[in-house]
Amino acid sequence: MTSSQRRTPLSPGTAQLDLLATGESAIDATFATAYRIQLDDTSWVEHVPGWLSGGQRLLEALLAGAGWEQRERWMVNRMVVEPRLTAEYQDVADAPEAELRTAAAILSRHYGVPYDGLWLNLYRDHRDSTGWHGDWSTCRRDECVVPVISLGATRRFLLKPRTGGRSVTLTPAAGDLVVMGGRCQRDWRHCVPKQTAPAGVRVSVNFSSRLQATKPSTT
Ligand SMILES: O=C(O)CCC(=O)C(=O)O
Ligand SMILES: [Fe+2]
Repeated sequence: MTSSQRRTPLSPGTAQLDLLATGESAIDATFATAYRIQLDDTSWVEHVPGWLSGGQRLLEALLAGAGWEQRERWMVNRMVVEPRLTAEYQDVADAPEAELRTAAAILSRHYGVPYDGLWLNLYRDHRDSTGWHGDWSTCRRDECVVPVISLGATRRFLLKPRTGGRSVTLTPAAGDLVVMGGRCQRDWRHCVPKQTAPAGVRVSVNFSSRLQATKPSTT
């Protein structure tokens, strides 16, 4: 980590946890544990350990009830099967668990972005992954704020500059929130790499906003 990537706590450690009960889980609406890594002058990532506590029931409900699909995509000149499953809800009202709508509302208020959709990734084990990418389809603006909740197994979440260079490693555990902001989707890439160490199932909840997915008008 370079000096420009200091980890800065965002709230005093003495902040009271304001836990909002949502089903059997609870969300820290004060973001008391949040710290920010300034990736460069215009890009940042925040990690909020333990943002959602008691998420085991939510994980199990999503595994059983989300609309999981196996997607394929063109890579150069061949179709490849994505190494994970995905469930997408373009309208958060259709999301299967009320906790996800509560989370969207709390994130919208905190980051000032109306999160109205989400997609879920299911990493069945340590062999599943998401390759290096920027969230282009959901971020058409120069600056976007993209929150991701982790449920289940702890996996590594890496970021590296688009032009190359050293990567920054986060290890979000169950209930942790990772939020990418500023020009992160433009100037940085992120991934969840495969690993050799065995890992159980992980679900990530990625929030989207029609506002961020729309280019600002130039007139
Ligand atoms: O699973 C994660 O933590 C991130 C997934 C991701 O970056 C994506 O689906 O765009
Ligand atoms: Fe992404």
